[in-house]
Amino acid sequence: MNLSVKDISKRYGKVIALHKVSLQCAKGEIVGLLGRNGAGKTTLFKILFQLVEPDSGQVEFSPSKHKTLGGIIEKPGLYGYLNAYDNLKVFSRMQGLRLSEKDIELCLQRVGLPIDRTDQVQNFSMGMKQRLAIAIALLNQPSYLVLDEPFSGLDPIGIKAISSLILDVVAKDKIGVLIASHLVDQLSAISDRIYVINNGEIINSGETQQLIKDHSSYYTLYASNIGESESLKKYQAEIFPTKAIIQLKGHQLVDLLQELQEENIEITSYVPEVDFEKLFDVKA
Ligand SMILES: Nc1ncnc2c1ncn2[C@@H]1O[C@H](COP(=O)(O)OP(=O)(O)OP(=O)(O)O)[C@@H](O)[C@H]1O
Repeated sequence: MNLSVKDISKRYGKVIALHKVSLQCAKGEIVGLLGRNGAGKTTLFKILFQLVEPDSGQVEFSPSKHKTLGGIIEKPGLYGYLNAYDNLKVFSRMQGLRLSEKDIELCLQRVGLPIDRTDQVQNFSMGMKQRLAIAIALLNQPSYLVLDEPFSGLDPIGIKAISSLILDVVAKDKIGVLIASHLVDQLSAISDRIYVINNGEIINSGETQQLIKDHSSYYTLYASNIGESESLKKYQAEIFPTKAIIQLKGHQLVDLLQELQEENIEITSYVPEVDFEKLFDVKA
């Protein structure tokens, strides 16, 4: 089962917001849409929700099913003066759902919100607002969840918590999730695949780890004795006792790992550092 965006284009006057954008998201998959401000992410999401009409192209669900999409666009639209319980009640009624008190409590528990918190949601932290918005987006049991900048305004712990929640929802409900963000580290930590959008065009895409590898020129290598390495001296590297930051071309990594192994330097992890210019370079 797939959500398919096919050749979507949209102009606002002279501004080309989207140009022939195509992407796919399968059920059970997390797909990232990485783009800077103004790249066209929100316009695409508005088109998915039929809030904006594209000039050309189609959105297809296969096989098609009624009410198949849930999500958050721009920022969580909550009633700030109501508590979490009443927000869920109002939004479920709007969708024609009649949920019992127990059902609503389960919705709150599902996203990790306390059921005994009765104050207005305007007092909530950004992370709690995001959780509530995700609970609302899941009310109609969508096949796909669309999240626009779910990490914005969150601290690192909040980002981790929302990421775990999204992973948990995907694992349990086998829904597909499409996440737009400008944060490459956060998006790559959670997405199976990533599309890079720039000035309304998809300029790069691929399986996350491969995309990062292909667009990394620096690697951080960790080993308890890496500072003793002789072979590292041939490379352009900043060497510390337990880590080294090294400029490498893709194929050099395998050679270096081999050389380090021969020196009895046991690498505990290596982390590719994405080269943003390369990732956003259309000619790359
Ligand atoms: N209603 C509109 N009228 C005119 N131009 C618009 C409209 N909506 C968006 N645009 C323009 O279309 C382009 C894409 O905007 P969009 O909001 O989709 O990008 P975005 O990637 O979501 O960025 P951001 O994260 O800043 O919202 C931008 O140049 C924006 O100024």
